[in-house]
Amino acid sequence: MDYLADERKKAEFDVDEMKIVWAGSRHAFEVSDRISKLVANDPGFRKDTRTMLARKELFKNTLRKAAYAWKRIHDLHLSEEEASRLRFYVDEPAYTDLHWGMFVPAIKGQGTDEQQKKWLPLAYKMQIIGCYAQTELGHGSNVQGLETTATFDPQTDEFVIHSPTLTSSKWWPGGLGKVSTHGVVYARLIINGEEHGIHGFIVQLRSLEDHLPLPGVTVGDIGMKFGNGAYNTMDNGVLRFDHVRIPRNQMLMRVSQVTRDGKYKQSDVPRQLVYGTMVYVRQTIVADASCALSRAVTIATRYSAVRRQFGSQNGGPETQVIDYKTQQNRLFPLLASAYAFKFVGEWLTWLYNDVTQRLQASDFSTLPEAHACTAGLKSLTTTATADGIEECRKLCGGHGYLCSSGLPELFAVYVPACTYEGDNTVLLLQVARFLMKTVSQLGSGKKPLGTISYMGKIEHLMQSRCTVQKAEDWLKPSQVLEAFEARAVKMAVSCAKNLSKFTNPEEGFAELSADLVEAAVAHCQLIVVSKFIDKLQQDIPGKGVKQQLEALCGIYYLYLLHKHQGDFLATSYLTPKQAALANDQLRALYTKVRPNAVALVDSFNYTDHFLGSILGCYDGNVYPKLYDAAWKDPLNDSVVPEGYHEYVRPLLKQQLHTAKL
Ligand SMILES: CCCCCCCC/C=C\CCCCCCC/C=C/C(=O)SCCNC(=O)CCNC(=O)[C@H](O)C(C)(C)COP(=O)(O)OP(=O)(O)OC[C@H]1O[C@@H](n2cnc3c(N)ncnc32)[C@H](O)[C@@H]1OP(=O)(O)O
Ligand SMILES: Cc1cc2nc3c(=O)[nH]c(=O)nc-3n(C[C@H](O)[C@H](O)[C@H](O)COP(=O)(O)OP(=O)(O)OC[C@H]3O[C@@H](n4cnc5c(N)ncnc54)[C@H](O)[C@@H]3O)c2cc1C
Repeated sequence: MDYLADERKKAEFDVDEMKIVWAGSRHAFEVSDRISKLVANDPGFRKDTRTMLARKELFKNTLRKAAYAWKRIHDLHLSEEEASRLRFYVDEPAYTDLHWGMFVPAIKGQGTDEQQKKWLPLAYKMQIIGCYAQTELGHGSNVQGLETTATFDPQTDEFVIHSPTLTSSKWWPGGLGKVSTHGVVYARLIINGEEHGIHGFIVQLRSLEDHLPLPGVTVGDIGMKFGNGAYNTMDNGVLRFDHVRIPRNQMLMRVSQVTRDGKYKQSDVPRQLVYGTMVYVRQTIVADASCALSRAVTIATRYSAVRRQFGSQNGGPETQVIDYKTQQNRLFPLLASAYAFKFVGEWLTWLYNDVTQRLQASDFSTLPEAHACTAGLKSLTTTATADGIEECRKLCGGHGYLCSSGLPELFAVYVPACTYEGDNTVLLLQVARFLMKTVSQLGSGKKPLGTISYMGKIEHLMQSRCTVQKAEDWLKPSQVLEAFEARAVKMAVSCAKNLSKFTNPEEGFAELSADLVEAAVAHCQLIVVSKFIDKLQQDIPGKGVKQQLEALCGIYYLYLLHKHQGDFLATSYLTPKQAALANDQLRALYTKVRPNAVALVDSFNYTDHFLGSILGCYDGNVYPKLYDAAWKDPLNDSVVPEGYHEYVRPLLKQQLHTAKL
């Protein structure tokens, strides 16, 4: 029986068409749909006991699943796209994420043609397994501060890789702890006693015969991490080198080279390309944020439609909690954010491919913008997604705290995204640097392009005032864009003015960093809003689909406007009356979206297997499933628990004795 059938009947749009918009294309939808069902129907990919397994058992099971996934990919002759979808739907962090997601891209992006020819075929066949070994015990954010050394030995034409201090131990790389045979290791290059900064080196870590660490290599897992199951399926590792020798041609030499006679040569490409793998992964993390958030929102929306509390009249049913405005005000902005992040993720993938093509043609002009966008959007989307998953847990009341809701594990898996691939605050400071540079160049005749083109309208934006007179005026895209542009430009200019009061700019930057981070957030929010609005300019087929997306877009920007009202009012672009009208419009949009809420999350097309949540299951049959699941918990295997005779019974006896006294 479908307990959400009435909700589904209320939908005012074509759900099948929305599924295609969400997937990105009909082809992408068909691949995703087919592969997600293939995984869901295969008992080899079951994950329902994951949060109950001890670490060793959990990890072994992950190794089994990764090997099984590889076998299925081969047996079914899956394409690269299908294989990547399969890994996604298997939904278990594993060493393979780092192998495919960072080791291979690092060699592709930073290796010469010759190096790619040698190493990529081995990696593609998984005859070697690699990780990305950059972070150390003492330094993660400050990449220039890494201490591992790679000293060129001209006698033997080798680099000597060494960990000179405890803090130079590599610490965190995923897949390193127990599995990787190789790593792209980042180290400080030294030639003839002279330092040349951080470079990547391909280093073999374990024997391909017996998997033992090679001489001079000390390697292991760094231990249990936050949450049950969750990211503990990953072997994040520690690694030390004791004068390990590798051939000279294992330095990744696309950006700079070391010749046989020990000369250091820099190519004409910017040296920041050494950081290129991080830019690539940040872009994939943005593309992924909408998946994690939409998953939590699916659970919270379906459950909110099933759950009833209070409000029964004349013995009738109680109110569905989704009908409370407070619930809508917490849930619908997250639903809207999931769609917003999907579209900005699509755009960022386009930007990344564009900058990659330009780099190949030696056009480096858009690299700073690509860095700022990937860093800023990674920070914005992961912070909002991690907070959003936790909010969804609270939206599900007490039952959200059960592992069977799927939300605790989803949060525990997702929350490190705020830290890995760059701490979110550190990344926003990079965006702020980019903004301050842009403001300082405004008078120089250099026209700001792309996502900072609005800075070119600075004079207009500094003067202009909002013209909204009634709530519906907030539905005009041009009005909304101007509001977000005026806020972003005014916050950036205010920071720049304050910075100019300092004689030492670095000191000023440090002192004003909290304000700079807020200016960076305003800039990034403008990007997300403008890409959502751009999406709505496209031809979107399907009955009612565009109208629903317009409503969601409105909820996204009006919620931001309400939340950051202080910014908008402080920059004098808006009056308090206009801010109040924005809030009226926001409430009206909640009412418009309400009958479509369940259908809007159905449009994500997630299987029950992928959701892994009793509260979010498609049929909404929550209570019997919760009740049955409780009895399946291993603690209920016996009526009297293990330990009763040892620890509880003596206590009870003792209490009797004390009572007598
Ligand atoms: C139950 C299951 C649920 C499933 C849920 C699914 C969730 C999974 C999600 C997604 C899947 C993805 C899997 C990911 C796996 C994660 C693995 C993690 C890996 C890592 O963390 S690897 C290590 C990453 N480390 C970092 O990111 C370090 C951060 N630090 C830096 O990037 C830099 O050091 C810095 C940028 C902070 C500063 O560098 P530096 O001091 O050298 O630079 P500055 O002096 O500030 O700047 C110099 C100059 O360079 C420009 N610059 C800096 N960086 C870049 C860059 N990357 N590209 C281009 N340009 C760059 C900077 O702007 C300056 O320019 P100007 O001189 O000002 O012009
Ligand atoms: C689950 C997980 C997986 C990971 N996988 C990998 C991997 O595969 N390979 C790899 O190499 N690394 C990996 N990492 C490491 C990760 O990239 C780093 O932890 C991350 O870059 C943050 O660096 P940090 O730990 O040095 O934090 P720190 O920089 O020490 O941050 C601590 C605090 O200081 C603040 N801070 C730091 N610098 C500044 C500044 N300049 N201004 C203001 N505030 C500042 C930060 O905001 C933060 O609040 C992983 C980490 C995690 C958690």
